[in-house]
Amino acid sequence: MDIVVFGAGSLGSLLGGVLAREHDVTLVGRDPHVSAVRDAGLRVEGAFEATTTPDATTDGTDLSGDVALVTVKAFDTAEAASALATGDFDAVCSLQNGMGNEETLADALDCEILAGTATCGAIRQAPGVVECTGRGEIVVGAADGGDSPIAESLAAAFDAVGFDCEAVADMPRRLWAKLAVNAGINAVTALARVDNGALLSGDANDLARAAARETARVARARDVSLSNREAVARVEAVAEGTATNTSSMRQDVEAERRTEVDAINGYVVDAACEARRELDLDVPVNRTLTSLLRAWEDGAGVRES
Ligand SMILES: NC(=O)C1=CN([C@@H]2O[C@H](COP(=O)(O)OP(=O)(O)OC[C@H]3O[C@@H](n4cnc5c(N)ncnc54)[C@H](OP(=O)(O)O)[C@@H]3O)[C@@H](O)[C@H]2O)C=CC1
Ligand SMILES: CC(C)(CO)C(=O)C(=O)O
Repeated sequence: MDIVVFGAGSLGSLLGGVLAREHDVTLVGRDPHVSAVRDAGLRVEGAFEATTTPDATTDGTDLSGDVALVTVKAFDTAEAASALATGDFDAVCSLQNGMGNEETLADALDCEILAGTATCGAIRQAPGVVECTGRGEIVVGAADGGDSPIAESLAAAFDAVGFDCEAVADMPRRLWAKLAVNAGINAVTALARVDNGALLSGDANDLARAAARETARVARARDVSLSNREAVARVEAVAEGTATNTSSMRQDVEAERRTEVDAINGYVVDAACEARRELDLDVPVNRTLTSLLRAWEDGAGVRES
């Protein structure tokens, strides 16, 4: 397959580096990472081991391929979509966390929009080097649900290089289930500065479960079938499966970067407000986590108004 990975940070470099074992991959990223990949290839360490030589560029315009994977942070999706719109793809697939990315891509692009979720753990350690801290699972499918031959081909492309990837027909529900996982894990691990596994017990466990239950309630208010029990079970299964991971939001806070809180806990708060008039829906845990993260972003000077 001919694959563009737009956003060669932690996740994008892991996926692109491993996909380049078998496929034609172009990474879109920034220097000095892009120059390092061009000079010496991309080294993947940890749960995957590979050194590959994908193409790499800092210019994401006028590219083409079978599929473009979007792996920028949620607040960069609009810019990625504008750049991808100058190119030519059969499909563009968001593998980001948070909600709203697929709508942003669909507004800008003419091709098929796929959605995906990834529970891999990735940390870019140095220019040209990414560590995989957990292989996790990848799920892809049509963003609006239903069967998609190109999603099937993409899943096969991931499988061929060693990822555990499935194409599914119920992506909208899967995105809510992943939102519950991220609402439960990301903010709590970022604020408490703990690995994902710390959420399996104690106060952190109570918080993560409560954030996930609130997310499931909001999902049901939107006619998405996600029970509290499933949301909590998914949070705990991912926390256990990625116990030694530094979540992407904790990585952001530790590096003093803007977080994706608006697209995760903040999205749950906004969606609850929309549904609230009819259903008296309150989400105090997600509201508190969102406010704390936004206060931290303001204090660190990384939040854009
Ligand atoms: N890391 C992980 O383990 C996991 C991450 N995710 C999700 O995947 C997404 C990506 O996360 P992650 O990889 O950690 O994030 P990173 O910030 O490490 O990667 C995103 C990269 O995209 C680059 N970028 C953004 N806009 C452009 C542009 N216009 N042109 C070129 N490069 C651009 C950024 O550069 P710069 O920083 O200079 O702007 C950055 O290097 C997020 O939604 C995250 O929640 C999901 C599962 C696991
Ligand atoms: C699955 C999980 C929680 C893995 O750390 C993740 O998606 C993230 O870190 O953003």
